[in-house]
Parts: sequence; C-alpha cells; structure tokens
Amino acid sequence: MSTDVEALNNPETLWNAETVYRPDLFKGKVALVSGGGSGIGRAVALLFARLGATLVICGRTAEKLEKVAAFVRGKGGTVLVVPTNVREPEQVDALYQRIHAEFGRLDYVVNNAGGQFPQNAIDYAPKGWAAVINNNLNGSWYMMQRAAQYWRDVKTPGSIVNIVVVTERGMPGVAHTVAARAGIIGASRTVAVEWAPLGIRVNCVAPGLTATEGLEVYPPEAQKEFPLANPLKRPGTPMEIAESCIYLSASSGSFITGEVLTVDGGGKLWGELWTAGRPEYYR
Ligand SMILES: CCC/C=C/C(=O)SCCNC(=O)CCNC(=O)[C@H](O)C(C)(C)COP(=O)([O-])OP(=O)([O-])OC[C@H]1O[C@@H](n2cnc3c(N)ncnc32)[C@H](O)[C@@H]1OP(=O)([O-])[O-]
Ligand SMILES: NC(=O)C1=CN([C@@H]2O[C@H](COP(=O)(O)OP(=O)(O)OC[C@H]3O[C@@H](n4cnc5c(N)ncnc54)[C@H](OP(=O)(O)O)[C@@H]3O)[C@@H](O)[C@H]2O)C=CC1
Repeated sequence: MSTDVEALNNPETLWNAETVYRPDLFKGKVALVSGGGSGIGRAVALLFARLGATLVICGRTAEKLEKVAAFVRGKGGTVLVVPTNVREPEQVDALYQRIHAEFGRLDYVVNNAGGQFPQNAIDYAPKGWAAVINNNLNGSWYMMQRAAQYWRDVKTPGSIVNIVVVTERGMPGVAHTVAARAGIIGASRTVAVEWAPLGIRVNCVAPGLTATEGLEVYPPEAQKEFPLANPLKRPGTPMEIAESCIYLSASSGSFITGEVLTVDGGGKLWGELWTAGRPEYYR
C-alpha cells in the first residue's frame, strides 16, 4: 500500500487538519475514547480535544497513551490517562469510577479499542476465536453497558459511538471479528431503544480500510491489494473516521440513534478485501 500511514497518523498533522467543526464545540464536556493511543482512536481523541473537550483515553499500553496525552497537554488540553484492558469488567468499572472522581461528568464515549488477526476461518484455534470475541464483543459491551449505568446513576444524557467493521458482505480472513462486530451492531440497535428513556444515544461507525499502523498485522500480499477495496481506490484516513464520530456525538447527531454510519469509500458496494490474501480460486 503506497499511502503514507505515518504522515496521516502524525499528531501534529491531525491537530492542524481541516475540520468542519467549530473549535469550542465541546467546551465543558468530557469525552472518553478507548484505544486512544494509536490509529483511529488517537485521531478521534485529538479531534475531541481540539474541539474543547476534556479527554479521557484508555488502552492496555500506558506509554502509547502518555504520548498522546503529552501532545494534547502541550496544546493546552486536559487529559486523563487510565490504562485499561476493556476485556476486564473490573478494570472497566474502575475506569468509570475514576472519570467520575476526576471530572464528575461524562458526555461522550467512543468505543474504539479492538483488533483481530487475519487467518482463514477454517484454521482458527478455539483460543484465537475466543480472544477476538472477548476483545471486540465482550470488551465493547462492558464499556457501553458501564457507560449507560453511569448516565443512569448520575441522571445525565450521553452518547456512545461503537467502532465496528463493515459486516454486510462479510470479510474473508477475519470472520471472528465480523461475528463480534455484528453482535455489537445488534446490541446497539437493541439498547438504542432500551436506553432512549435515559437520554442515551447509541450508534456505530463502520470504517472501511483505514490507513493506520494497525494494518501492519496484515500480510504484504493482502496489503498490496488494499487499494482495490473500494470505488475510491484508496484507504480512508483516520481523520475521516474521526469526523464521522464527531458527527454522531455532537448535536449534528441528536436525532440519530441505533444507526450504523458506514465510512468506507463505497466498499460495501464494490471492491474486494482479502485480509489474509486472495485465494487462488478467486484470482
Ligand atoms: C483490514 C480490514 C478491516 C480491519 C482492520 C483493522 O481492524 S486494523 C487494526 C487492527 N488492530 C489490531 O488488530 C490490533 C492487533 N491485534 C491484536 O492485538 C490481536 O489480534 C488480538 C486481538 C488477538 C490480541 O488478543 P490477545 O492478546 O489475547 O491474543 P494473543 O496474542 O494472546 O493470542 C491469543 C490466541 O489467538 C490466536 N492468535 C493470535 N494471533 C494469531 C495469528 N496471527 N494467527 C493465528 N492465530 C493467532 C492464537 O490461538 C493465540 O493463542 P496462542 O497460540 O498464542 O496460545
Ligand atoms: N484500520 C482499519 O482499516 C479498520 C479498523 N477498524 C477498527 O478500528 C479500531 C481501531 O483500529 P486501528 O486504529 O486501525 O488500529 P490500532 O491497532 O492502532 O488500534 C487498536 C487500539 O485498541 C487498543 N486495544 C486493543 N485491545 C484492547 C483491549 N483489550 N483493551 C484496551 N485497549 C485495547 C490498542 O491499544 P493497546 O494494544 O495498547 O491496548 C490500540 O490502541 C479497531 O477496533 C479496529 O478493529 C475497523 C475497520 C477498519
């Protein structure tokens, strides 16, 4: 893939990138972004911070989070780092308690932490299947349920955006993650109705192929074909995904709940994405 992943993910570039949103949009608000130490999560976190939000970022690796936090603080923003494994409900609970103790409020959650490995489904080991389901279905669920409990208890409204994948045509090589994300989409549609009386909106953003360092886990022969994944013949940028998360979180999304916003350059309609490489049969 020829796209310059490093440049597109550079914090300074992201901070200065053009945005349609006004600088004080989230003044006085608190936003939590999981997986905020890299890729899409970092771009979402930086945009929230740039638009005036107090930021909370979590993920498993403290160093990655601290780098993002140092950058935002350097720009005058307020950031709380809480290293958290979203697969552990006790850690998720502690995260929300910490946010309440520090800021006494929470307005937005972008549930972005996740990931998988590419492998033909027929070869998945039970442990591999379980790891991906645990990360992307259970982990995302703990995060969204705990957010709802928080807003119910403090009696304030809130918005959740779950980052998923495009599930409509499946995605060879990552059946485990498609299964997990389809589960989150189903749960989101369901709780969008259950939690509306609490003033909670729940939506999903389904990115197509997006240029982040996360793509390094895919084999080079798969990466070579990535530009054929959609009619625009290029990967999406982290900034494009970040702006769509802001769209759903801000008042621009106030009448949207239970929805999946697909941001994939039309890949749902045309294109092929062979994450573990294209099999001979489909050449
Ligand atoms: C491209 C389009 C769409 C999407 C793009 C993106 O999302 S890009 C952004 C994406 N970003 C990311 O994807 C982030 C990076 N991804 C990850 O962090 C991991 O994929 C994870 C979610 C499984 C980590 O969960 P963890 O720490 O619990 O995992 P662990 O390491 O302890 O392994 C547990 C078990 O899983 C199995 N197994 C694992 N790897 C492979 C493999 N390569 N091969 C085969 N099997 C594999 C194995 O059974 C292993 O057990 P073992 O044999 O060791 O006893
Ligand atoms: N890039 C793409 O083409 C696409 C990406 N996505 C999804 O978007 C999200 C972000 O991916 P992207 O930015 O590309 O890749 P990254 O690998 O950079 O991002 C994943 C982030 O999630 C964090 N994370 C993973 N597992 C956990 C966990 N158990 N607890 C807490 N944090 C965790 C990672 O940090 P750490 O390892 O330190 O915990 C990392 O910061 C993922 O859910 C991904 O599957 C969806 C469609 C396409």
